[in-house]
Amino acid sequence: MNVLELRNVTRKFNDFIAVDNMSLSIQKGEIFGLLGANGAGKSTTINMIASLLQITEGEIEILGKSITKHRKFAKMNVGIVPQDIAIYENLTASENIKFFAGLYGLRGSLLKQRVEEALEFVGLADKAKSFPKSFSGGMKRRLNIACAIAHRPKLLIMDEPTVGIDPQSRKHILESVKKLNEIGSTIIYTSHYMEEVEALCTNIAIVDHGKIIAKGSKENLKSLITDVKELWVEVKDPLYVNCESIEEIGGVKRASIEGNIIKIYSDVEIQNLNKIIQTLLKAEVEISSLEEKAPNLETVFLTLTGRNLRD
Ligand SMILES: Nc1ncnc2c1ncn2[C@@H]1O[C@H](COP(=O)(O)OP(=O)(O)OP(=O)(O)O)[C@@H](O)[C@H]1O
Repeated sequence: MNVLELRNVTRKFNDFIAVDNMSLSIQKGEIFGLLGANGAGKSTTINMIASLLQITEGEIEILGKSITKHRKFAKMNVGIVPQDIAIYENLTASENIKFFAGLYGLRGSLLKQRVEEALEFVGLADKAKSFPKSFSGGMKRRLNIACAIAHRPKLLIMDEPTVGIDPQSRKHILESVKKLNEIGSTIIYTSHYMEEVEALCTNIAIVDHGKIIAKGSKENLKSLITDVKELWVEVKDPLYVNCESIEEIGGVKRASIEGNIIKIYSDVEIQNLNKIIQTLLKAEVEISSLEEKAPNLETVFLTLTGRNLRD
């Protein structure tokens, strides 16, 4: 049985369609990545799955049961780590977890035990009695995760859980996601960080304008774009680079600059390397190195949506 099933789900805000007739199945044991640019519809989708937002049309099932007909069952089996940290500053770490786990019906000694386990799990056991105001951003995130997992949901949704945190907390969170998955949680993970999705997720859906435009394993997705090659040109002084003039070269689909590197996406069939080099040299751009990259998820995303994830 699938842990999650979306059937033709649509969400409108007045006339605006944020999620457009989306269908999706997620099986037990997956870490499922939702990848999309700002405004693609990821949070709206996730919030409907977590029963925080009403569905306009269509149906969502958790473990085979409709979330609108079995509200309590859906709530008990889903945990969400929201994009914006949601914890109470005037409650201690342990009281915060107790409050959220209590909402799911946990009581007494079981509640106490689960609170301790959740604190231990996120590496905050020694901060049980501390108030979040003394916490770093990363520690608050970890507490937020503890609040979402104490009731042991079968499906855990994490909405960009590593945004704006220190590297140590980020590493801790990524390891926690893997560990939670190993001990039986199915996970939906959204992120702007392609490397995270590539490293963590078993399956990935690319969302654009409220629709899933591609889904599958990393390998499946990469095999979709056999017609594009990616060239990285490292230059000494990127100020002199004019991407528009590179885009005018035959076969070039897109050129952009990140730091000292010009990333050029181009038709595999067309030999244009000489022209690219000539164009740069003519503009007196000094080239430090050239490298053709194997297709990665970023290339897939860009090719399918025509935009960068962080546009
Ligand atoms: N309450 C709302 N009222 C009106 N429009 C909304 C509302 N919530 C979201 N939207 C719109 O729906 C679209 C999808 O938003 P959503 O937050 O789901 O995107 P997202 O993929 O999660 O983006 P981000 O990565 O920025 O969180 C956006 O255009 C957004 O402006």
